[in-house]
Order: sequence, then C-alpha cells, then structure tokens
Amino acid sequence: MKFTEQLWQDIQPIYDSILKHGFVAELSAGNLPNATFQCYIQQDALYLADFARALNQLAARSATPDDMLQFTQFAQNAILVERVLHETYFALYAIQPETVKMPACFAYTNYLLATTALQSVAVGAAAVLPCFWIYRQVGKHIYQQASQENPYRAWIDTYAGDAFDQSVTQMLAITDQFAELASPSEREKMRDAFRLSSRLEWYFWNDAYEQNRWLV
Ligand SMILES: Cc1ncc(CN)c(N)n1
Repeated sequence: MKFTEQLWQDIQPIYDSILKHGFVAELSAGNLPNATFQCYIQQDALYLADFARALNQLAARSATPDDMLQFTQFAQNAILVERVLHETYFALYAIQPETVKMPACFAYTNYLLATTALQSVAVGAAAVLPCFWIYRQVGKHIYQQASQENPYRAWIDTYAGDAFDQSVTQMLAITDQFAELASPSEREKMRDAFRLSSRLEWYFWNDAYEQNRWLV
C-alpha cells in the first residue's frame, strides 16, 4: 500500500465528518446561506496568503531543484488560480476583505507556517497535503450531486476540475517520494501532521458555518 493510501485510511472518519458537515452538505445542495459562504471566502482569502507562504517555505528548504520548482508552482497556483476564484465571489457578492482570522483560520495558518518552517520538508509536505487532497475529494463529491444552477458552481468546478486534479496528483507523488526516504519515526510525524491538518479542515468549515468569532 502506498504511504498516501495509508494516510487516507487514517483520516477516513474525519473525511466522513467533513462530507456530513452542514457547510459541505448545504454547499452541495446550493442552499448554503450566502452570509455563511461570504464569511468562508473572507477567511479563505486570509488562509490562502499563508498557505502560499507555507509552500514557498517548503520551496526554499527543498533539497533538489525539482522539489523547489514543484513547491514554487504550487504556491503560484494558490495565488493565481484560487485567488481568481475568490475575486470572482468578492466581486459578485461585494464582499469586503476581512483582516481578523477566526480561531480555526488562525490555528490552521499558524500550524502550517510553523510546521513548514521548523519541521522537515517531508513533514511540512504532509501538513499541506490535506489542503490539496481533501478539497479535490470534496470538490468531486459535490460535483456529482450539484445542479448547474448551484450558486457556488465556480467553487465546485475549480476543485473538481482537471487543473486542480493534476496538482493534487503531483502533491501525492512528492509525498510518497518523501515517505520512501523517511525513517519510521519521520513517517509517524508525517502521519500526525496529515491528520492534524485534516482535522483543521473540518474546523475551518465549522467556524464559517457557526460564525465562530473569538469569545474573549
Ligand atoms: C481552508 C482551505 N483548505 C484548502 C484549500 C484548497 N487549497 C482552501 N482554499 N482553503
């Protein structure tokens, strides 16, 4: 079994919870309240900037030019492709940019930045992998069910689309390569990092859904 297949087995219960979550279910049905989606997009814009930074940290710390190029391209795509998606919704719904991260966004971005800066590149790669893989799986899952009139169609099409699919396949390959070279304890850290980021994906959607502001 590939290392990444094992990673997915580990998070299957988390992924099932993500699919069952009200945010994803209502996004899929097209009846997610617009205010909830807007809150998510505002937070996601803050998230994406740090996600791209985390990928650039992995590029800077990569041992080979190929890995460096790969992480640089991922960072570029996060800014160019996903930001275009955000800009579409910012313009469509006249969304104002947000500057304050909600708790999950704060936790997730800081976790990614710290892990990609301070842990090995292999562990950092495992930490960013859910940002690719879970979105592709959720995108494809929703794509099969969503109607053409779904207001969140551009979001669904981006994550279910071929370009995103290709980058996820590349990210999976690079993670499996790192795992092959890693010691057993390093692989354990990779599994922990992958699981933690997967949990934070759930929390990210949950914060937008619950409008979960800081209580104190
Ligand atoms: C929170 C989150 N995670 C992942 C993705 C997809 N890169 C995203 N846009 N936002």
